[in-house]
Amino acid sequence: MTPVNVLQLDGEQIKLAIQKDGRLTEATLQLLRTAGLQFESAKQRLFSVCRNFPLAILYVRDDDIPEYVADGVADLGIVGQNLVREAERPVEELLPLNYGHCTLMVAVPRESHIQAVEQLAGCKIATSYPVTTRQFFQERGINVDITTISGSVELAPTLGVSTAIVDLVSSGSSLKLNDLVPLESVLQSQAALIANPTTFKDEQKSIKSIILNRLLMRLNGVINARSYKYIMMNAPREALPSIVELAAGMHSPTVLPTADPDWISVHIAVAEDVFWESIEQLRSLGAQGILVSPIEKLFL
Ligand SMILES: Nc1ncnc2c1ncn2[C@@H]1O[C@H](COP(=O)(O)OP(=O)(O)OP(=O)(O)O)[C@@H](O)[C@H]1O
Ligand SMILES: O=P(O)(O)OC[C@H]1O[C@H](OP(=O)(O)OP(=O)(O)O)[C@H](O)[C@@H]1O
Ligand SMILES: [Mg+2]
Repeated sequence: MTPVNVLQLDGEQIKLAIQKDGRLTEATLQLLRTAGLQFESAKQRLFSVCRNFPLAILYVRDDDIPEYVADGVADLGIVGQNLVREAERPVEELLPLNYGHCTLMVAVPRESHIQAVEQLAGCKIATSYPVTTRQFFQERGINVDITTISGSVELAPTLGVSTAIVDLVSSGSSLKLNDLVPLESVLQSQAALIANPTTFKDEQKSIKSIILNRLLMRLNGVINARSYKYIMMNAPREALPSIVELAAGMHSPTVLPTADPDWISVHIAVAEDVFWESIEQLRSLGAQGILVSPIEKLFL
């Protein structure tokens, strides 16, 4: 394997564009740092060069990221899938990152009593996502008049600008504050790593591809770790086959003997989204002394 310092000597590095200051910034910096990358903070900077990895980080406005990646100004970007879809630029999504979750949603004033998007035919819709909104209504065969607004979209119905809005929703508190109710989801979104479609395809074994694969391995290690918990327990020996099923997706669990020959100590990794159900099942299988730990990195 080519050591990283040899790659640096070659002077080759990849450029990653991330949001300079916004909802994705902190989580993105944390992801990169947890993946072992060392770099100076974004404040007052246009870019940072990692000290221990051939990567430059460009701090830009998130709306510009799909464009920069498509044009090759940056090789990679981390941005919401909502913006990738809206930009309609040829970029490749490499990895969903499991943060920045939100939904692009059609919403109407509570008192409007509109209950289905079909009732919006002929109406004005305010949004910062005109492309995605147009596609949504076109696919549904509903003719609407789209008004593009860059912010505070939730105010549009109160100001008489539109009958409905299409905007991002996460907790739903902005809708509630503005007396709006959700009608239908247009798009589910989360932050994702995107790539220029040609940078890494020219030569499979190019230095940039090697760097990308190393970065992907690191990011996957962090993302996987966040979605699993490490569980250690003592259990009756006969419960082992059922416990193995709970560890689906991972290789065979570690099984250790205990002082009691009828009991074993078992170590498994369990997916976060079925964590509590798994604990309930383990307890019903007779497991005791169940000890749960976070995982720092996980390479599946
Ligand atoms: N309420 C939310 N909860 C979770 N994620 C969100 C929310 N709003 C937006 N996002 C995600 O975070 C990304 C960045 O949002 P942010 O508000 O920082 O950017 P922006 O609205 O484009 O910036 P600006 O407010 O400067 O125009 C969005 O593109 C979306 O993917
Ligand atoms: O469902 P919620 O948790 O309330 O989040 C939704 C709000 O978050 C986003 O705006 P943001 O706060 O980013 O402000 P912005 O319009 O300046 O981007 C979005 O445009 C909504 O207004
Ligand atoms: Mg915003």
